[in-house]
Amino acid sequence: MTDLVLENVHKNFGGVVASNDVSMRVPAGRITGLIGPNGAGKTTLINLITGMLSLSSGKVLFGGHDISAEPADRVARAGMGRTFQNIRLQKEASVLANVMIGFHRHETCSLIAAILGLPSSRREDALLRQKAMALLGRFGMAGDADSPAGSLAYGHQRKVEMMRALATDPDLILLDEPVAGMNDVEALQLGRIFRELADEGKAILLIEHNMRFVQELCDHVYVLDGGRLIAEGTPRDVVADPAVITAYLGEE
Ligand SMILES: Nc1ncnc2c1ncn2[C@@H]1O[C@H](COP(=O)(O)OP(=O)(O)OP(=O)(O)O)[C@@H](O)[C@H]1O
Repeated sequence: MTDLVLENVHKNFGGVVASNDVSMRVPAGRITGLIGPNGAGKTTLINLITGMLSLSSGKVLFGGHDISAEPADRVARAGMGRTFQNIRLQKEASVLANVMIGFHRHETCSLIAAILGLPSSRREDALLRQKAMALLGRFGMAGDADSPAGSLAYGHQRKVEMMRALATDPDLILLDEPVAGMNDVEALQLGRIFRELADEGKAILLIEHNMRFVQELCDHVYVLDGGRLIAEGTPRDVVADPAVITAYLGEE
């Protein structure tokens, strides 16, 4: 089982402490929520976990291995997929092509074979295409395979990002506001997919402002404020926690 463990993770940007001694556990097979008011340090924490930012101090352990000093590409190859708060798609390329970009990590044929159009490359391409179509089916988007990604509604573009992150079959998936801009029906459909993924053994870390979604879906929730963890527990426990209520009231 590939659990993610943070031990006293600390990050400062000059005088700003964006992550203050944060320890948490994101177990395989579970959906873990990370919430907190604007500027609480949620995205910074994801960037520290995925190697996009370097830690000031502390440790990130993934599957028991210390990945604190690994660069982002190696962390991704170790089995982490992520989506971004701001969608990052190849807007002119088709939905299918965007999802296939995600398979890059598992490609075995050489670039030369691909350029020359050798049979090994063509076979691999057909297999990846098949796998990408299976993902599109899972997300109810098979009919959009050939549409340019940029032509889709915002909620659908978010789904394409998720499929691309899942294409590598990661053990851990980090989702930065996955249901932002989606209606309740779409959010419910995604929630079901996230639960299936957790049941398959993946660890899921979900950053989300939609509290109803967090309450319905998460097994365990951590709450950040000012870079510091102020609460953790079941969704029901954290929303009733006075420190959490005060932090969110301060935001209004
Ligand atoms: N590269 C950076 N340089 C300096 N300060 C930064 C940098 N990145 C983040 N910060 C600061 O760190 C703090 C945490 O920011 P972060 O974006 O992680 O919060 P967040 O919880 O993701 O917020 P939001 O919900 O608005 O996305 C903020 O005070 C922010 O201004």
